[in-house]
Amino acid sequence: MLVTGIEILEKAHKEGYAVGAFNTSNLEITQAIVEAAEETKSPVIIQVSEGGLKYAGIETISAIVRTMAEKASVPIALHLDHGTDFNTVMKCLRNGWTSVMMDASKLPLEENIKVTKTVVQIAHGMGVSVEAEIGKIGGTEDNITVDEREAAMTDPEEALKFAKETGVDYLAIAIGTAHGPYKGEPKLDFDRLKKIKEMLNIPLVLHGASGVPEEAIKKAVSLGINKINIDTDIRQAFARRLRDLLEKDREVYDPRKILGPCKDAMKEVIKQKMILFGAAGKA
Ligand SMILES: O=C(CO)COP(=O)(O)O
Ligand SMILES: O=C[C@H](O)COP(=O)(O)O
Ligand SMILES: [Zn+2]
Ligand SMILES: [Zn+2]
Repeated sequence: MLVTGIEILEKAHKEGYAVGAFNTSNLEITQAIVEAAEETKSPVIIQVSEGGLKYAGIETISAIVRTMAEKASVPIALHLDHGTDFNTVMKCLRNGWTSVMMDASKLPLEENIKVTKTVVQIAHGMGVSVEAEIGKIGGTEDNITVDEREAAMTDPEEALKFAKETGVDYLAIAIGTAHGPYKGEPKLDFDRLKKIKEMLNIPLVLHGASGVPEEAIKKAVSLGINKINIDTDIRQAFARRLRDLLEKDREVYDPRKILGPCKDAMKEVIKQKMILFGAAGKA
């Protein structure tokens, strides 16, 4: 069933587990996510980035995800990931999305508050939930120093002011993770996470969670992370299976015989994440 983001995350916040938010941009990734959720009885968030929207087309990807979500036996939210453009957020609302992220984290705090507050007012009027970001979650390829990474982390006082003034439903925080494949092992600032959760008491979001060791994920969930974003791990599972399959079978040419096994490889990774995050059996 298609539900709002807050319906899924309020329960996770109260019961102390995290729901996977997986990026899609086509049919097979969406199938992998929905099948994984049904097989593990997990609630799930299916999200599309601005790049994903450009690749698939908003009407097409909306129709694929909405149709599959409505038919599914588990709660599914359709979410815009890192909406940096106000008009894109509005387009998602018009296309029946049930959750949107307004990511104005690159702007100064007051401007981030202003635009997020406007999105919250409009989205809530339409029964849609909102995520925002405070602090800056970069990429592993950003090549920033330890000091710069530290400066980009979410300040708990600023996060509290932000949450109070915007009325945002769930908040993405920067505690040391980064988007893309890690070169070394990420170091998470758990004290910062604990403090933010105690002060805000709302669902919190961890971005850049691919490649983060299982123990660190478990600890982050125990300290109050309720939505965990995964994209890179799924992309890598897809590409690994595809390379392997084409190398082993030089004759295969039917896209279904190629993409079907790739979908299954993605599904396995997604199922493992759902179990690790504590979402399995919560649907
Ligand atoms: O945060 C993400 C999407 O918003 C995905 O992060 P990864 O690149 O670690 O999968
Ligand atoms: O946040 C980053 C997500 O992995 C989306 O990445 P993308 O912009 O390449 O679609
Ligand atoms: Zn961001
Ligand atoms: Zn992200």
